[in-house]
Amino acid sequence: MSMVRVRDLVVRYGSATALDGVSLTVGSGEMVALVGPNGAGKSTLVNALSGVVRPASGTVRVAGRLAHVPEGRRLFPDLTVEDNLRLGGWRSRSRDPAEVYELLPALVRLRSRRAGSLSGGEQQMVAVGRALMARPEVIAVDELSLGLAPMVVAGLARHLAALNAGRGTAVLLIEQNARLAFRLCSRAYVLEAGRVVAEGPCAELARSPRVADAYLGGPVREAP
Ligand SMILES: Nc1ncnc2c1ncn2[C@@H]1O[C@H](COP(=O)(O)OP(=O)(O)OP(=O)(O)O)[C@@H](O)[C@H]1O
Repeated sequence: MSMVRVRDLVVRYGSATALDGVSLTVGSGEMVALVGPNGAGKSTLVNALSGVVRPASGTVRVAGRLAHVPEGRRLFPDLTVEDNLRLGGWRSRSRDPAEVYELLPALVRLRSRRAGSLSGGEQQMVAVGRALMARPEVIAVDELSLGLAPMVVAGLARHLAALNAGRGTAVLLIEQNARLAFRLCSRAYVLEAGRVVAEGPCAELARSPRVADAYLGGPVREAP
């Protein structure tokens, strides 16, 4: 069953076409990557999923709750971690962060800290936690790795994978870092200038010379 189904989606900003006939699915419990360069239309697609932008044509269907971890995290810097989490639950009226602390135990010791005083990686974890407060069936994560050290990203990636495996939350990972995205996800879409130019299982995409050259820094050697 598809949790997200996008068909022939066209989104325009004035006379500029940001998405030009994009189709994509995320299955129940699946982890899917969306990669592409700056300006390809990745954020526009997520904004269409969460209803922030209106399609010119095509359809967007999301089964269940979708939570979005926005690029840049967008926390309230002067509020505590716990208050930031609670704000994530306002829609679903689930204001008790206990379950999020169970999923992301590292947040427990940060709960009284001002969000603005946290490191980038800690803030990203709060942003993921805040999205989880809505108890989503699908979580769209916009640029998980942006501005973070590889080790920090690896920790966050493990949390996402555990969330996906343990709870069956479907994940759409929007990433410029295709190496990370391909490692974490089973399937991926490559978006360029508003169109899907490649899609399929990550292992297959990584073998495509065009994708490897553009996104993986050259051909990927198979493990012996
Ligand atoms: N509000 C807007 N008004 C006009 N054009 C916009 C607007 N938002 C985005 N665009 C344009 O739409 C295209 C797609 O932008 P989008 O932000 O979706 O790309 P992206 O793949 O998320 O890029 P990045 O990786 O840099 O965040 C770009 O050409 C961008 O300049």
